[in-house]
Amino acid sequence: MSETKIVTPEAVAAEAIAAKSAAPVTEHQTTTAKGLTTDEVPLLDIQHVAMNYQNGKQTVPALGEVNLQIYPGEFVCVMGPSGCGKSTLLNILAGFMAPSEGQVLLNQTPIKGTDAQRGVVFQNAPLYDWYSVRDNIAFGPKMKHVDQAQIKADVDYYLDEVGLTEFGDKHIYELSGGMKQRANIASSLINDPDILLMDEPFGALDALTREQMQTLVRRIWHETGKTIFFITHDVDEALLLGTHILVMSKHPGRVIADFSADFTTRLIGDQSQSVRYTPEFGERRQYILKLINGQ
Ligand SMILES: Nc1ncnc2c1ncn2[C@@H]1O[C@H](COP(=O)(O)OP(=O)(O)OP(=O)(O)O)[C@@H](O)[C@H]1O
Repeated sequence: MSETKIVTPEAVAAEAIAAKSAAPVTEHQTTTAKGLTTDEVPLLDIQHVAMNYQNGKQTVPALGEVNLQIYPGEFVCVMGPSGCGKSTLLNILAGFMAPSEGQVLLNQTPIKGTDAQRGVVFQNAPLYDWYSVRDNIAFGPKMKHVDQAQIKADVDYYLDEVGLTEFGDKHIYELSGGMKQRANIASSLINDPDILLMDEPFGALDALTREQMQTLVRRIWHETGKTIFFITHDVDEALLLGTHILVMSKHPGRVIADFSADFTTRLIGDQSQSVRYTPEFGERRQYILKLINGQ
């Protein structure tokens, strides 16, 4: 994963497609939210993970062998054809299901089920419609019997963090889709997870709201140094957010490319979003599209 390999996007795409089941193409350097490179121990260590679903008598191979290390502070964006096993991988990382083969270590300890160290954000926010935004965000800490005054202070903090201070007393059903996702992100962040696992979180939002949400998540990532694992079908979104982009093969999914990107750090504080229009961005975009569509 840490070996650097410089090649043209076209050559990489051709090579990766030709060798789908071979080792992934990698030019991965470990870069954190603060732009540091690190030799730290991985936060998540995915070792020989494969997943087969049992559908009656039929075995559905959803995930081929995946080996991957995710380091603290990385923003990992995962792309791949529909049905290649992205959500399956995320569900394994969340602890919702155990892999058929291999194991995942979180801070060097095997994952066994869910816990508050991993926050999950899905496309459809699992919020309680008839509770207020405040009560939804407070739900996790209340379950953990956190002190009332601390909960109030934390809810205020995270309402502000996601730009919902004015809407704290509204019911969830009174919110727009983008606001619901803001509340969803706040209710994950308040548990102070080590990693946020996000499964196409902005897939149902209109383009403008989506862009605002990308800016929000980038800022939160940069400010908090949280590690983020983010599934998307949108190449621009992956490039505009990720410090690392993973591309998976069609199912059973394997990682066929893993490379670093620095557009997201360049975008911090750049309102013009000018990196989008650089030749480098266009080349990366083409490279990923070729990898995905060429399968
Ligand atoms: N519970 C299940 N039982 C049987 N097969 C399943 C189950 N869940 C997923 N699959 C199959 O496993 C494969 C991977 O599914 P998964 O949802 O992980 O892919 P994905 O890459 O997230 O897809 P998409 O991009 O369309 O959301 C698919 O072939 C899917 O049909």
